Parts: sequence; C-alpha cells; structure tokens
Amino acid sequence: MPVSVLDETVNAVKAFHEQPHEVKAKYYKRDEGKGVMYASNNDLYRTTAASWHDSLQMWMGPEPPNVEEIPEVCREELVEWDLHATKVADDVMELLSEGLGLERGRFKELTFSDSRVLVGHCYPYCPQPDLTVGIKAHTDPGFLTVLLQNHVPGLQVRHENEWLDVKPVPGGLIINVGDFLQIISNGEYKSVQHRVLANSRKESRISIVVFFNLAKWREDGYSGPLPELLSPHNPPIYRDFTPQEFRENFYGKGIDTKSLIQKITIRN
Ligand SMILES: O=C(O)CCC(=O)C(=O)O
Ligand SMILES: [Fe+2]
Repeated sequence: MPVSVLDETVNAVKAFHEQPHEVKAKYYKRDEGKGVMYASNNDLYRTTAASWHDSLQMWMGPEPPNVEEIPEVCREELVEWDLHATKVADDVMELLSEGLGLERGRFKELTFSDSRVLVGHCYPYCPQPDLTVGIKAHTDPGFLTVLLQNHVPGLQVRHENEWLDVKPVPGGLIINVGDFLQIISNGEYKSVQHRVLANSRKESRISIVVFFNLAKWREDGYSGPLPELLSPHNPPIYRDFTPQEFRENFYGKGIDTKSLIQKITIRN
C-alpha cells in the first residue's frame, strides 16, 4: 500500500472530525447495521461510562453505502482506503490459513471480507485524561481488523497482564486477531485485548480501522471451530454458536472483554 494512501486517509478522517458540529450532525444516528453513522461511543446507552472519542462509521459490505452518502470531505480517500485495507486483509487471511495447515483460500472461501465495517475514530484532547479512557479494554469481535493510526500515541495491548504501548510507526499498519478467528482456529490464534488511553495532547489522535467479519455461516446456521482442525488429540475448545448469539452478545451490552468466547468455551 503506498504510504501516500495512509497519509491521505488520516488527513481525510481528521478533516471530517474538524468540521463544525452542524455539518457532522447530519450523520448522527444510532441505528446500527448499514449506511453511514457519526456518533460518540457505539455503546453509549448500554455502558456505565462514556469514553473520549467520536467515530464515523460505515458499513462497506455486504451492502456498501451509496457513494454520495459518504461525507464529501473524506469520500474519495475512504473508498480508496477500503480497497487497500481489504487487499491487505485478504493477503493476511491467506497467510493465516496456511499457518493452520489449511488451503490458502480457505478463509476467503468463507467470504470473510464481504462483511466489513470501516470506522474513522477521533480522540480529541481530553483535559482530564485520568478520569476516563479513549476506548475501553476489549477484543474485536470479528475475524480480523486492519488498523491505521496517526502519530499521536494512546493504543495499548495487553500482554501477560501488562499494558504495552503500541507506538505509532510511520507507514505501519496494525492487524488485530478478533474473537471469531480465535474460535474457528480452535484457540490457535488468540484475539488480542486492547484499549486506547484518553488523549492528553492538544492534537487529536486519529485511527482508521476496517473490521472484517464472518459473512458465511454453515448450512445448519451455526459457526464454530473448523472441523478439519479437530481430531481426538485436538478436540473443540468452543461449542458452535449462531449469528443471533453473536449479535446479542456484541450489541447486548457495552463493549466488554472476551464475553462471547467465555460463554462458548467448553474446555480449557
Ligand atoms: O483507535 C484505535 O487505535 C483502536 C480502536 C479500536 O480498538 C476499535 O475500534 O475497536
Ligand atoms: Fe478494537
């Protein structure tokens, strides 16, 4: 991916968030699922405390928004970013398939990348950063996340009970393993817990993510650890589950930690 795409994407999302409230208010909504939505915390009404960020969110697949629905100030750039990020995700999925000894195209065949959500976050300056966070600790519920951040720090991952800074690297992208990948890989790949600290710098922290979710469920309506990975020596760690369970778990409360995984774990 050309570095210019990364810079242009960050600048375009920043430009969107820097617009006056009246302009952005046109996109305020909370009915999740399609189109374009501008809101602070996704889980504002389900959680006990708000965190310090605003997001422009777009459902890019299976049904993409009309191009005119995308705010003009970042339209061209986000369409471009979506193409590049999807290509990166497809390549990484091939490697991850191979890493499990599966055919290269196994994950693609399940058309994971057809269901995706693009989010442009802004973490504005927070005058009292000790009292809140930018985004609470969570794991991404989907399959794989491609993440681009600007030079303002704040992202942390949990590693062996410690929070480690994910320092911005110019030209770098971050890939998160989501809960779904952990489940279908029968625990081989682990979804990573992460959070963003409230931004104490005068300049906004900008990040742009694309979440790749599972698009295709099994014919019996369930999903679960891939059968070809299981054997008497490697029995399933997780039970099968339905899209409804997945959705209820995700939208039912605030973004929380590994709750779906905890719920369906049948063996440690
Ligand atoms: O802003 C970031 O770096 C992380 C955002 C994030 O974790 C998310 O949207 O799920
Ligand atoms: Fe996340």
